[in-house]
Amino acid sequence: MGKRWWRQRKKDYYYRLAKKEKYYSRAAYKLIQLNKKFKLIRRGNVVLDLGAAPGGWSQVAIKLVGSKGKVVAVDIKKMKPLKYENFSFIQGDFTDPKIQKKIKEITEGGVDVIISDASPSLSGIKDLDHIRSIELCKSVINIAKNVLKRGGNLVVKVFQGPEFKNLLDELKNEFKYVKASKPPSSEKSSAEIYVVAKYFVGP
Ligand SMILES: C[S@@+](CC[C@H](N)C(=O)[O-])C[C@H]1O[C@@H](n2cnc3c(N)ncnc32)[C@H](O)[C@@H]1O
Repeated sequence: MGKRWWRQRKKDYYYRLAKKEKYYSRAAYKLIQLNKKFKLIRRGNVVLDLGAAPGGWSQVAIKLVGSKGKVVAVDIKKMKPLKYENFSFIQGDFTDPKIQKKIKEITEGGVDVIISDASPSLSGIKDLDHIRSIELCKSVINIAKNVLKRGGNLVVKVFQGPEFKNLLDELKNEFKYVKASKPPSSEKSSAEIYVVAKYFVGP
């Protein structure tokens, strides 16, 4: 990121709020706002955070689930572990079947909510970033089919483009309620949008 990007970032309201409230990322407010609107995470839930680093969403999730819940975070990058007994971190690529096996083992008993803010490394080429983002979403859906409890919820980030409607249709086959939403803290200039899917019908 260039100097201009950093200058703008420092002026950004949510960036400064995240510093003040000790969140590891400004992205934390996206989950706070989505959860307020859609009531995705409840106390005692088991939450799986796919593409979790640096950890803002996991921080929000661990507060929401409380001491009786659990948060499992996965990222290719290293993440500063949260100091909670009910938090675990798997370092790895969640599209890799070996990592998916680990996820299944650690979430034995099932997951109530999957949250994914995963983003491919951006090329700046809109169509390419869109297709890579759709591939990540498909992987998230496959993991959901393996670990999500019946009635469970999911929220996933997508970079919009021509495949977006197909993705929504795929989710509509698996969940009773599907809605796309852009929280106020998501930058208007970004093609990102979040798809909220509630009440998993499978497995
Ligand atoms: C925008 S960041 C997530 C920010 C996070 N929600 C927060 O609040 O701090 C996207 C993350 O997705 C991760 N990611 C992308 N593809 C991944 C994959 N296949 N497996 C694991 N992590 C992945 C990246 O390494 C990156 O850390």
